[in-house]
Amino acid sequence: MATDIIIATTNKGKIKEFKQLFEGNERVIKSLLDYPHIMDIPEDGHTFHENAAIKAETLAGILNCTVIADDSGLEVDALNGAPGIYSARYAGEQKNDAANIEKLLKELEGTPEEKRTARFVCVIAVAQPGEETIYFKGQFDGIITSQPQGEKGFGYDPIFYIPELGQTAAEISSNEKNARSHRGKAIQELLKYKNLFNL
Ligand SMILES: O=P(O)(O)OP(=O)(O)OP(=O)(O)OC[C@H]1O[C@@H](n2cnc3c(O)ncnc32)[C@H](O)[C@@H]1O
Ligand SMILES: [Mg+2]
Repeated sequence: MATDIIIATTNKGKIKEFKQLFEGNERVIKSLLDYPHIMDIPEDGHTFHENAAIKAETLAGILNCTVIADDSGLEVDALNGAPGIYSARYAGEQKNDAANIEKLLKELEGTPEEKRTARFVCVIAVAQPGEETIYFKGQFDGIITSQPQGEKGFGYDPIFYIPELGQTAAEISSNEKNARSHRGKAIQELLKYKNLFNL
């Protein structure tokens, strides 16, 4: 019987996307929400790679099996790459998407459209007990709008405009997002090399 795929995340938006990205794989996707007794894993690294490794390696150590983690965020050029690795907690520890968006739009007030370029970054770490952690990365380019548009997705999606589609990431379907997103690209890479690890 195929084993489960375990992802060290509590983010419901990510979990939904991972379930779709692994569809057809006939594997059960489990997350930290299925292990409520495991406490929050502190993300005190300085890069996406470090934080992804901390999450994946901590849970792999506890469960003694292969674990995937995603550390991701939004880099805005006019803010020198902020909020970056601090994207989830940009407006405070409560990790509130609406408050994060409001803070970002305020920081960008008066910044013209041509200077509102940004990208989502996703680093996926695959940790296996007793093995070196392996990484996969994906990027997604866009422009920060001046107000939220759309109800789909999560996080900063309502203010992330995709020029070639003429819509924000919160207006397109999850299939359209997965086909071009930072997370979708990182998972496509992972699937190419999945024979390398016990997944
Ligand atoms: O650490 P886990 O438990 O996985 O959940 P998290 O939400 O804290 O995840 P991160 O530490 O990786 O922070 C990522 C943040 O970046 C933003 N983000 C990442 N991917 C996104 C996406 O596809 N769409 C919109 N926002 C995204 C969003 O605010 C996330 O909370
Ligand atoms: Mg986090």
